[in-house]
Amino acid sequence: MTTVLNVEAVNRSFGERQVLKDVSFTVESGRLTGFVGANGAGKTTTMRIILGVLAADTGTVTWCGNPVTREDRQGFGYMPEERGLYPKMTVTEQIVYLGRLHGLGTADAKRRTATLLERLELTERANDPVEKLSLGNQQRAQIAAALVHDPQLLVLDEPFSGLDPIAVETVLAVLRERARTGTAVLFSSHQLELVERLCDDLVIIADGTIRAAGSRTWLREQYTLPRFEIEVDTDAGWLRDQPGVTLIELDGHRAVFDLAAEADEQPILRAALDRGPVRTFAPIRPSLAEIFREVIR
Ligand SMILES: Nc1ncnc2c1ncn2[C@@H]1O[C@H](COP(=O)(O)OP(=O)(O)OP(=O)(O)O)[C@@H](O)[C@H]1O
Repeated sequence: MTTVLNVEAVNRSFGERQVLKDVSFTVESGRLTGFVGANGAGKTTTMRIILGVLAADTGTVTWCGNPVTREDRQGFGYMPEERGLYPKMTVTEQIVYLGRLHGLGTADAKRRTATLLERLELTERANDPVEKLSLGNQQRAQIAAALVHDPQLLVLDEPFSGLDPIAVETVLAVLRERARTGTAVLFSSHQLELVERLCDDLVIIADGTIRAAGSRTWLREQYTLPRFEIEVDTDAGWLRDQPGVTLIELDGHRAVFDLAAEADEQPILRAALDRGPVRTFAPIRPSLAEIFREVIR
């Protein structure tokens, strides 16, 4: 795992409005990095700056330690928010053409296109004009277009939006395969459950400011609430009187409670055992959605 992309102190305004404020984060090779934020948070603007489609007012983007060059960008794959395939071209023609723009020879581009279409389950549509494809299939074609030249960095703006659940699984698998072979993948998504399943690393942005960034495991540890679930054979109402306990939910035998930072959970477990059998006693790990809500508050 090596840091390949480094976004450092990037600022960008449109007119009077500053939409990126000191945005800094890194993307590692061989890892899937989810870029998460509400509508208008600044994800697309950041991605455009990484790809050089838009300039930063101040700040830098480096690739392997040096400012990103045109040649580096030839080796990047980008799926923009506005899905710009040529409607009249067939799927194969379009992807081969884009592969050639990224420096592939025709035969190589054709071979790679056929393999990718097969992998993305689009072979049956290979000779159809793009405009004849369903939106979900156009989306798969866009993903193929971003992948055809085997990019070292893949930047995908909402790659899962508009895909049915089966297509989501196919695309997830393809992205995982790419990461396994060393590609650095940065993708934005609103679908937090998907991000949670897919990502190794996360970058959370709100109002143009990075609120949290790091590995999914690290973030979960950082934001683990001192929250526990308990299930006993008798009524769990006694928990109310335990020092440091705030009851969140009480449903007869089952309860969810928060523990004050200085309190220890073991005395609570002992108190429970004194009253009878304990069926469950475990910390509750926050979901990404919960972390997200807490971080952007
Ligand atoms: N070309 C532009 N001119 C003026 N304002 C812009 C321009 N591009 C983006 N913005 C504004 O910058 C802010 C950030 O937009 P951006 O598209 O980066 O957000 P986003 O996180 O990608 O949101 P979404 O998930 O809705 O795509 C928004 O308020 C948007 O209106």
